[in-house]
Amino acid sequence: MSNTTKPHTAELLPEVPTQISSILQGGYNHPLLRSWQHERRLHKDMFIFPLFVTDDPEEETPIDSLPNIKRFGVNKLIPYVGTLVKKGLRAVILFGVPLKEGIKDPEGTAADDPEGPVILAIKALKKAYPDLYIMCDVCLCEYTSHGHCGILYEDGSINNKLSVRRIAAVAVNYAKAGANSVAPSDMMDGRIRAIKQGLIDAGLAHKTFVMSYAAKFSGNLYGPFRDAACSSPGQGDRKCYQLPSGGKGLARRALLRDMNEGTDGVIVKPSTFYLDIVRDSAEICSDYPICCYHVSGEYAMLHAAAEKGICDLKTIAFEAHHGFLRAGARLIISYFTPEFLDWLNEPDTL
Ligand SMILES: NCc1[nH]cc(CCC(=O)O)c1CC(=O)O
Ligand SMILES: [Zn+2]
Ligand SMILES: [Zn+2]
Repeated sequence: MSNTTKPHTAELLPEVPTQISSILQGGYNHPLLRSWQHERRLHKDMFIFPLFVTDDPEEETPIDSLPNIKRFGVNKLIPYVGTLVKKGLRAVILFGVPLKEGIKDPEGTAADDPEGPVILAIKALKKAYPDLYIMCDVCLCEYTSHGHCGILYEDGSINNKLSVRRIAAVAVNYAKAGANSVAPSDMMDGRIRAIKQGLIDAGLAHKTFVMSYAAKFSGNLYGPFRDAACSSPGQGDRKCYQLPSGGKGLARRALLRDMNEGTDGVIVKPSTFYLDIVRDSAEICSDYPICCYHVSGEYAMLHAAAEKGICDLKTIAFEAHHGFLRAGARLIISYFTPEFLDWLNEPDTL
């Protein structure tokens, strides 16, 4: 008899003929309307620009696999960044690239060398551009002789306890030098807690933003970065600490882990192939700023495709970055930042 109590399907439908509700184009036939359809628009203050800083102050070297991106010594970095600050650049993330012979060791001592590229760059940038927000990638792989992101046991596996202690010390030293934010990219369990505690002990916790690379996947998209940073692991790979590409559940757990350890924001990396993870992070970390990292391989692929005539660079870059916002990102670490500082002044192509 349940049939009789159920309303007829027709009674549930709104009284609008389908021909009318199926007409959508009235809603996006004009560029202004198309912009109204964006929940979030790209804005200059969403962009964080990666900078590679070497220990030869006068260096300025293009990176073949990373179009338009150069490695800079600190003296060359300052005027270059100045041109971008004038165009509206708000934030950078620093990567140190020590090239001096014999400077790498098993503990990555060079990472927080007071005379090393990162600490010198933090101080010089702060002085030249006091309003520029300075983030530092915190990792050991650019500084260790074995090229891994932590300190190793003799059998080559990660010694978590020593790694975390060392990574926290580096983060605190960057903050002491004036970094506004530290972004640990090593993916070691426990490093966010250790960094937060280190910042508290140093009296810097109230003015340092901890931006964790919470969901960082291993894969094939970091090649050009490793050329730029000269940081390929000598032996083995990073699969024991970076997430496997199918690891959706692990990513969700890593996001929870880093929130529990006290992070202030989270990064998902890479972006294009991991938009479901960006979406998950927006739900799991709904009260935190979500950042996605459009990594070197993604950037290089778009350039390569545009060069082949497969797509238009500006259009595809907007399309990719709109995707990140749609998925839930609020911030984007992007090698396209200098281009967007120009493009966002131009009339909309929406
Ligand atoms: N831990 C170092 C680090 N931090 C950011 C990237 C990659 C960024 C990019 O490809 O643009 C890497 C490389 C890696 O993990 O091998
Ligand atoms: Zn690393
Ligand atoms: Zn490993």
